[in-house]
Amino acid sequence: IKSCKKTKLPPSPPKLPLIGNLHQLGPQAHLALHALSKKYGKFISLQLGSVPTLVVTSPEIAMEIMKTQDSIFANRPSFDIAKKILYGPKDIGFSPYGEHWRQAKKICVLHLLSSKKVESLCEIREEEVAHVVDMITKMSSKGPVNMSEILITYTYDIVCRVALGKKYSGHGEENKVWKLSRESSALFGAFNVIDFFPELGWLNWLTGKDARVERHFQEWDGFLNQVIQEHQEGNNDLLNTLFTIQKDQTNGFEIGMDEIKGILMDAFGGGTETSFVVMEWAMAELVRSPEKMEQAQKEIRRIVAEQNTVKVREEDMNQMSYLKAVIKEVMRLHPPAPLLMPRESMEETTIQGYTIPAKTRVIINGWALGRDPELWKMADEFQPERFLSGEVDFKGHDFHYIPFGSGRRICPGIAFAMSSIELLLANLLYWFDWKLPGGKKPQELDMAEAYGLTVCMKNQLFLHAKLHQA
Ligand code: HEM
Repeated sequence: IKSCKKTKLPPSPPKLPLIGNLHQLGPQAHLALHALSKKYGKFISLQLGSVPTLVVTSPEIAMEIMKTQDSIFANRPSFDIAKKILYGPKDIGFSPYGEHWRQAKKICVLHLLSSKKVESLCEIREEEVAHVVDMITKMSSKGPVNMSEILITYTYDIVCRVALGKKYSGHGEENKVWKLSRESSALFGAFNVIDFFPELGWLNWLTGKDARVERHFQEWDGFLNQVIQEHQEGNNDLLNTLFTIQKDQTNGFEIGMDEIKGILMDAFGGGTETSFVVMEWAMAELVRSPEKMEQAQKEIRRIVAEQNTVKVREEDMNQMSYLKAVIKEVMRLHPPAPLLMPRESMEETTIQGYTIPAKTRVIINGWALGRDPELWKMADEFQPERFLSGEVDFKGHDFHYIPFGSGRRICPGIAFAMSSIELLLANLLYWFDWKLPGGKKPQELDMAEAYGLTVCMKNQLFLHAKLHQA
């Protein structure tokens, strides 16, 4: 008797010979994939060069991949650039599922990202927030303030202090770590022929891409070597913890220099642009909706006044439910990583009757989930109120809202990110009143998205800040 198991893949748009569906992606892949899903369904299969790929825009299938069959889809695809820049890769995010990934993630969670550790970093956050408030106060008398530059510098300063024990910043463009990270993002975001056509890898040599990647790797490595050399032993930072673990032979995890550098790179790659993006879009959305801005400000100013202080304290954050709803709504409309990070199946499996071969890449379109009118009322509108009830959270259990992913590969940095985002936004809204420069009306703000793995605003955000008189 013939088996009636379907062996075909989910529906697919028409393909071209050799390149398959690659030409249908474009520079803003989340938008292109959303358009394809609208036409062909919420679970589709694409052929990207030689790579079989699934695209998921349905909460049920996302749950199947990140929960029910999480152990099968816990791998990451191998990317040429990750191999070259991330020491193998020896980081966490791009590492294949296995012992190195497990141990490295455990170390990071325990020594950098646990709630207790994050709480203990409160002083660093407060100092950096005070520095930002001070800077804006000074700059605002001279004209509109470049908020994008201030916010990105803030995230890098915090991560550098926590990871390396000191800031490596000049402001904006002069910020060394930011400069390096920007080139990394550009290289990670660019189309790399070898990932889709392994037999055409020589093209990277011919076009000079290999040389550009090698140069960039040498720059990062040189910087990390310098940082490691300058590092003061005994500091309470991630680098010190990693050295201590390296010396301690008892935990069974051999951690060499490559592992240490890989983990540091993840702190920069995972912990900076993502948080920056949330704060940038939050300020933009609030300036566009003055009544919502006012509501957030009223809540913060009331809570601070009740405490009889003139300081937004971290311990008061839990009462700021409207601000928390604003941040959640911002991540629904502008998930910093719109396509999360890709997964890969480790063995053949079945989903909804379709057979999914081993080594199939899976892209979950978090951006499209957040904008789906079947899942959200007034899906394209900024309505923080929808999150006020607290029913929907981003911890990876509500599969229509997964800005941090879910399952074994979920982002370990949620508490770290939230604490620095909340404290800074609360202070910006407490200390200043905001509007667009040049008499522009709120609705005139250009909300276009830049291209990239993390999606910030296309144009930097300039705002007028006026110190609030209580
Ligand atoms: C708003 C801020 C952030 C967002 C939206 C975000 C988002 C994400 C997403 C979508 C993933 C992939 C999850 C999956 O595959 O299911 C991820 C993974 C990761 N993130 Fe974050 N992230 C943020 C902040 C941070 C911070 C602050 C750190 C560390 C300092 C961090 C470190 C990582 C690491 C190491 C991974 C890889 C986890 C793994 O592969 O097991 N992230 N993040």
